[in-house]
Amino acid sequence: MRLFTPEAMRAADAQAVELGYPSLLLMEAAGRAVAEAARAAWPEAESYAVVAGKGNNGGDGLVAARWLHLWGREVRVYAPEGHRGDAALARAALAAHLEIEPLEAVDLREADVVVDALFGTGLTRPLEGAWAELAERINAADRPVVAVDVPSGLPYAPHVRADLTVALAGLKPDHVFYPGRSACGRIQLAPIGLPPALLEPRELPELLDPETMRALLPSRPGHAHKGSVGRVLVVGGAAEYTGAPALAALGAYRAGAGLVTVAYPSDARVDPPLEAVRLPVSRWQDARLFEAKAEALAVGMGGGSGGGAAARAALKLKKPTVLDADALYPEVVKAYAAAAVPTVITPHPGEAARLLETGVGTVVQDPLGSACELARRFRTTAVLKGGPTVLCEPGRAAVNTTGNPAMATGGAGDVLSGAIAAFLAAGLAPWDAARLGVYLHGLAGDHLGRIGLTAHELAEALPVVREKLELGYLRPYWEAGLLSPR
Ligand SMILES: NC(=O)C1=CN([C@@H]2O[C@H](COP(=O)(O)OP(=O)(O)OC[C@H]3O[C@@H](n4cnc5c(N)ncnc54)[C@H](OP(=O)(O)O)[C@@H]3O)[C@@H](O)[C@H]2O)[C@@H](O)CC1
Ligand SMILES: Nc1ncnc2c1ncn2[C@@H]1O[C@H](COP(=O)(O)OP(=O)(O)O)[C@@H](O)[C@H]1O
Ligand SMILES: [K+]
Repeated sequence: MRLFTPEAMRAADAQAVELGYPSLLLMEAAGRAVAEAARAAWPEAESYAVVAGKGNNGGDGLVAARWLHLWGREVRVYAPEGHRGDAALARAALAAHLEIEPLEAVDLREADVVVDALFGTGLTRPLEGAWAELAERINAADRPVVAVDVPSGLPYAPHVRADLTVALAGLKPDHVFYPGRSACGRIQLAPIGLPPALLEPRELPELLDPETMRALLPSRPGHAHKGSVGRVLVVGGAAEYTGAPALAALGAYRAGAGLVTVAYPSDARVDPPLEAVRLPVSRWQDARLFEAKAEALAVGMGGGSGGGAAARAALKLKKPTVLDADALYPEVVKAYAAAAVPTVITPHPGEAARLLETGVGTVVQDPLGSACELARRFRTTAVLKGGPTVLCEPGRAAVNTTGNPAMATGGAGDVLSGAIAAFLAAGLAPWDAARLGVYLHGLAGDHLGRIGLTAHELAEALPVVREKLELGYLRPYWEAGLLSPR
């Protein structure tokens, strides 16, 4: 599954038409899918108000209105004059059944369900005047709302707040990023007949889904032993951050590492899990660090002001490395790139801003762009954490589809670094280790799902969700009908 920009969706449409697929069939499938989704979501609803705009989103609404009417529902349709192309045909087909009222006549008082078909992916600027008022009225009516493709007005304010959004053909940024996703309510993807080959353009970001992630899980053969399934060296810790390396170690073990060693300054009271090998060092150049048995490293968690020195020492091992927190300085990450050590960097927006020498606001405004700039500038696999986490390495990008705001809790990122390191140690390439780690970590958050969860619990939940993934019990949110966290 890919994340479509409006332009990419239009391009897919156009390609289908070029291949001979009549665009009117797409609109018919779209409108009918909306009507079916609404009927399934509110089976008791008898009366509908369809509020349609002047473009193809409105056209989809007009098709939906026709089907709801044919299924015996009472339907009032409000739309402006002047539809063109397919939307004009949809209008003519509907007009054979029903009177279409002007938008000035909108009355939502008698509607059991409102269909929002004002604007879709063709919106180019914030709603104003009468259009803004219409969106506000739909929200104020306090009726269940089904949005056609996207709630109208997004990504700007004002916008419609829907209970159900029927995403047409593919998922778009407003179905994935906030605040759009909160305004969507439940999201249901409707395949509307576009040829599947047009729905997987490799240049678009991948949306992480259970099927793809399941295929990445490292296998555990019967003759496995703790030295064969991936050993991780965690390098971090400082006087004021004693928990971070311990949480990374726990994340690594819970993601399946066979053996975890934790190297930390001997004057810091780091307390690794019982199962970890302890490696207190009086200076980072301690020879024992370079002899540690590990196939991958997690470096920088809780390193404080010594994080850079720790990372420079760890670089000498020349093993695939996750760089986090206090290792995330431009000179340090560049040194890893120069040494051609495979790396995954896991900044939160603050750390990403530091690396890119820009403001946090700039990073948050364009997470995908920022992650890709990190990947490009530092020749690395970049994991930009947040809601949602996005990933990029030169030539490809991905957006995570698991996780929730309850995960905004101290230490959650340390657990993630440990988990990614475990997958690197198990032999996965940085891109695969990063995607799988991020996906499972978010799944653990969703499994716990409640505000007040702790980083420790996140790590503990990893084996449970891994097993669910392995057994094929999971479906992506756009198929499972899950409500977005608001
Ligand atoms: N493969 C698919 O996904 C398929 C998608 N389909 C559907 O097509 C939808 C996209 O349709 P679309 O391109 O016609 O755009 P849509 O959102 O209806 O609005 C465009 C109109 O709004 C106007 N306008 C823009 N901003 C404005 C503003 N702030 N305030 C006021 N006006 C504004 C703009 O005119 P402008 O004023 O900018 O010249 C134009 O007139 C898509 O979401 C899906 O529902 C299916 O039918 C088939 C397959
Ligand atoms: N709103 C959210 N939605 C989804 N995931 C979130 C959200 N907030 C935080 N997270 C996740 O929680 C983790 C927080 O990591 P980080 O900021 O590094 O915390 P810490 O430094 O305390 O470990 C990241 O994996 C991030 O993706
Ligand atoms: K809409």
